[in-house]
Parts: sequence; C-alpha cells; structure tokens
Amino acid sequence: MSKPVRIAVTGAAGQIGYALLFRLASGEVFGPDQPVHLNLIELPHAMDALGGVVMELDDCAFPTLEGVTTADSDHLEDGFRDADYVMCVGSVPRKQGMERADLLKVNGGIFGPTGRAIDAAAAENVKVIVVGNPCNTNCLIAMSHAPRVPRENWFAMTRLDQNRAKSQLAQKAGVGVGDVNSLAIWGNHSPTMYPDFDHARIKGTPVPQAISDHDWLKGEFLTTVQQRGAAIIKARGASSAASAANAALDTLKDITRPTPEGEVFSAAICSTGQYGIEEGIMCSMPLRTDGTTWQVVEGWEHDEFAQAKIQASVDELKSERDTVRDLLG
Ligand SMILES: NC(=O)C1=CN([C@@H]2O[C@H](COP(=O)(O)OP(=O)(O)OC[C@H]3O[C@@H](n4cnc5c(N)ncnc54)[C@H](O)[C@@H]3O)[C@@H](O)[C@H]2O)C=CC1
Ligand SMILES: O=C([O-])CC(=O)C(=O)O
Repeated sequence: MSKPVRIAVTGAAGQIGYALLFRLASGEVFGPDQPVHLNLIELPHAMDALGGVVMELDDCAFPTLEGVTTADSDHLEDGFRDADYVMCVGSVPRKQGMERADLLKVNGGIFGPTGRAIDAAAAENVKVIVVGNPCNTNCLIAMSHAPRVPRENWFAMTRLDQNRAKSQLAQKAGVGVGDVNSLAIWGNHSPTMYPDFDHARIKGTPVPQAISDHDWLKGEFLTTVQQRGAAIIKARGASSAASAANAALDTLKDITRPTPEGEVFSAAICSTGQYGIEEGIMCSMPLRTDGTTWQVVEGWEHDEFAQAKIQASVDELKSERDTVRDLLG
C-alpha cells in the first residue's frame, strides 16, 4: 500500500461533513488502492459530536481508511498537520432571507487563522478547497494569510452550481445529464454567478442550438441556478448539504484527475487577469487539468449579454474584497 493521502476537513461534524466524510473514507476519490487519513477539525464544543462521527467511521470498516486524527479549532495547526488537501467547510450557513455575503462578518474571521495554520502546518504542495460561504471571499482571506502556499493551490467551490446548471439543461432538453458537457460557471458563488450556456454542449451541439427557447435560457434557467441555494433553504429549512458534499468530492476529483476530452470544470481560482478579470480576486472560470497542473480555458468569446453578467459578478467580488480589506493578510 502506498503512503496515505491526508485530507483535513473543517466543520467535520456539520451537515456537509456528515455527507462528505464517509465517501472520502470509502476510496471514492483516490481509488481502492490508495489509503486515506482524515484530519477532522471542529469547534471545541462540537468535539463530542465529532467523536460520534469518528465512531461511525470506525464502524464502516473501510479498508481504505488508514486512520483519523481530530483537533479542535484552538489547535488548528494540529488539524492541518501534513495535510495534502484541506476542505474548509467549517463556518455558519445562512438562514432564509439572508444572502451568502451577509455571512462575511460572521465567517470572514475564521479564514485568517485558517490560512495561517495551513501555511504553518500543511504539506508542501497542499491544495485547499473552500466551501464555507461566502466561499470566494473566504478563500481570498485564507490565501492572503498563507504566502508559502502557491496561489494556484486555492479553490473556492462553484462545482455545485455547475452540477445544478447541467441538471436543469438536461431536464429542459429531455436528455441525460451525462449528455451535457462544457458547462462553466463564471464569477461569484452568489446570485450574480453566470452559468455559461453559450459554450455548453448537449450531445456535442451548442446549447443555444439544442434548446431553441432562448428566453428560458436567459431568464428562468439563469435564475433557477442562481437562486437554487435559497430555494433549498426555503424547502428544507437548512442549506443544501448532500449535494454540496457531492460537489466538494467532484471538485477533489476535478483537480486530481485529467479532465475528459470536451469537458471543463468550474472552480473559483485566483485571477491572473484572464478574460480581463481583475488580478487577485477569486473568480470562477472554465478550467481543465492534466491531473497535476490546471489551466483556464482560453479563447471563449462572450456576447454583450454574457459580458454584462460576468462583469456584474466580478464587480461584486471586488466589492466583497473591499469589504474585508482589514481581514486580508
Ligand atoms: N460553496 C457552496 O457551494 C456551498 C457552501 N455551503 C456552506 O458550507 C458551510 C457549512 O455548511 P453546513 O455543513 O451545512 O453547516 P453546519 O452548521 O451543519 O456545519 C458547520 C460546522 O462547522 C463547524 N464550525 C464552525 N466554525 C468553525 C471553525 N472556525 N472551525 C472548525 N469548525 C467550525 C460548526 O461547529 C459546524 O459543525 C456554510 O457556510 C454553508 O453556507 C453550503 C452549501 C454549498
Ligand atoms: O445557499 C446557501 O446558502 C448554501 C449554498 O451555498 C448553496 O446551496 O449553493
């Protein structure tokens, strides 16, 4: 057996954590021959609950789970020690009537200490996926406190939005979700995000040709995807957890496996000015990887409608960044 891959998860006893850890431990992401070690981090008062989750992990007897380490958030460096991957889930979810940006004041403060501890203790080539909202700007805060960790190693999760958009397009076109490819999310994980239907394909055909109802594409489709998180909170009384955990696992797979031909994946990455997007903000874009190094897919052209939507989301990211200036390292 090879050396275990070490994955740290914050907020491990929460809703998303409970839907995430068992699949991570099962070998789903790194395969049946790759042992994994989980470093689980929680607030001090949630450590008993986390103990229960660890008992359940034991009781699954996963052959791929080499071990579990726990740490409370007063000992973050112990939690992130030698982690190859960090999944930052720990933070407060919004309630009905709130926007994700309303969480900046509540959650933003978590991510400075998180970044510093990752910088101090994680493995040399650690990759970090931020899930806790507002995830783009939380990721920016953590990254700014971790100068040792290359900027290319930071991702904020927009894969759930990609999955939601694919599913809506598949249902509208009456095809399987696997027939929809190349669907990218641009911008912020917020109601301004832009699911790029122009460059998506259904069975190889550009979506605007495969779906003739362009009013739906520019209207109901966009708002359904942009407001899906709020719709789930309204219906469930709690924010999406199983689908969020699924998307977090998809993101780990996206960044560690070569992207299939004709496909892209979405995550917010630190802009270096691609598509004229301001350098230094965490902006979702279409990505491809060989499993080691990722690139932004270049050369997509946007009409005025798409350009305005993307710009609005970029402007929102800039304004979130300005709001948290005093939290940046
Ligand atoms: N990016 C995305 O697509 C999505 C993001 N989210 C976000 O994920 C976050 C977590 O959601 P849930 O698991 O449903 O919430 P939850 O409240 O069920 O669990 C969060 C857990 O984090 C822990 N926690 C809080 N502060 C912490 C800290 N400083 N260190 C370690 N642990 C800490 C809490 O004790 C709790 O157990 C929320 O911010 C939510 O808005 C949720 C769905 C999708
Ligand atoms: O909407 C929320 O607050 C949770 C979330 O990010 C999502 O479901 O996309």
